[in-house]
Amino acid sequence: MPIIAPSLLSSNFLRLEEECKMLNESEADWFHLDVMDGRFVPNISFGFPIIEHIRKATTKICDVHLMILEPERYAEAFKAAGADQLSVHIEACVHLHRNIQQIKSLDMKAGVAINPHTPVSLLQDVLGDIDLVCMMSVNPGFGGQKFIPRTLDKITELRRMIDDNKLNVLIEVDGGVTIENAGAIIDAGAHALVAGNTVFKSSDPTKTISQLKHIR
Ligand SMILES: O=C(CO)[C@H](O)[C@H](O)COP(=O)(O)O
Ligand SMILES: [Fe+2]
Repeated sequence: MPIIAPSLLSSNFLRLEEECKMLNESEADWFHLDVMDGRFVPNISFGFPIIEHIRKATTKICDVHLMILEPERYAEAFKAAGADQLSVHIEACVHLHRNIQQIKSLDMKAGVAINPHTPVSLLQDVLGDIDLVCMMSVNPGFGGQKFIPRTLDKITELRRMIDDNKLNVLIEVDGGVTIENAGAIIDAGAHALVAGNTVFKSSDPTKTISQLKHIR
C-alpha cells in the first residue's frame, strides 16, 4: 500500500483545525506542507506560523516541501516549527550535499525535490545520503495542475537506481495525482503519493484518501 500525503495547499485555511482533524482520522500517513517563496516559484503559500499550528494539531509526519531559494537559511526554523522531513529543490541548492547534511544534523529526514525537466541521473551522487526524493510531476508553484506523463518513466528509472544500489530511499510523487492515475504511478515504482486537489476538492476527502491508500 502506498504512503498517502495530502497536500494542505488545497485545504480550507479558514477551517484548518477541522481539516487537520479529518486527516488525523483518515488513512493519510503524512501531512504534505508546501512552502513557496515567490522567488524560486511564482507563488507564495505559507510559512512558520501555519506549520506550528498544524504541528500542534497532528502527531502524523509533517513532510515539508520547500520551494524556496537558499533553504539553508531556514532549515533550523523549519525544524523548530515542527517539520519531521524537509525536502529542498536540487535546482535551488548551490551546495546540495551541504544542505542535506544540515537537514540530517537537525535530526530531520532529508529529501531532495526535482522539477519535471531535471534528469534523475543528477541524483546519483547524493542518493546514498537521503531518505526521500520528491519527484515533481507538475511544475512547482500551484496545486490543481495536470500530471506530466513523462514522469512515469522517470519514476521507473529512479526506482531502478535505488534498488540496484540497495538503498533505502522513498520516491514521493507530487502534482496532479488522481484516482485515475495513482495505480500507474505506483506500478512505475513510487512509494508515496501527494494529493492536494484530488483530496480537498472531493465531496468526501476521507473516502478519497482511502481510495488512494487501497489503489494497490
Ligand atoms: O508541490 C506542490 C505544488 O508545487 C503541491 O504539493 C502539488 O501541486 C499538490 O497539489 P495537487 O495534487 O493539487 O497537484
Ligand atoms: Fe509539494
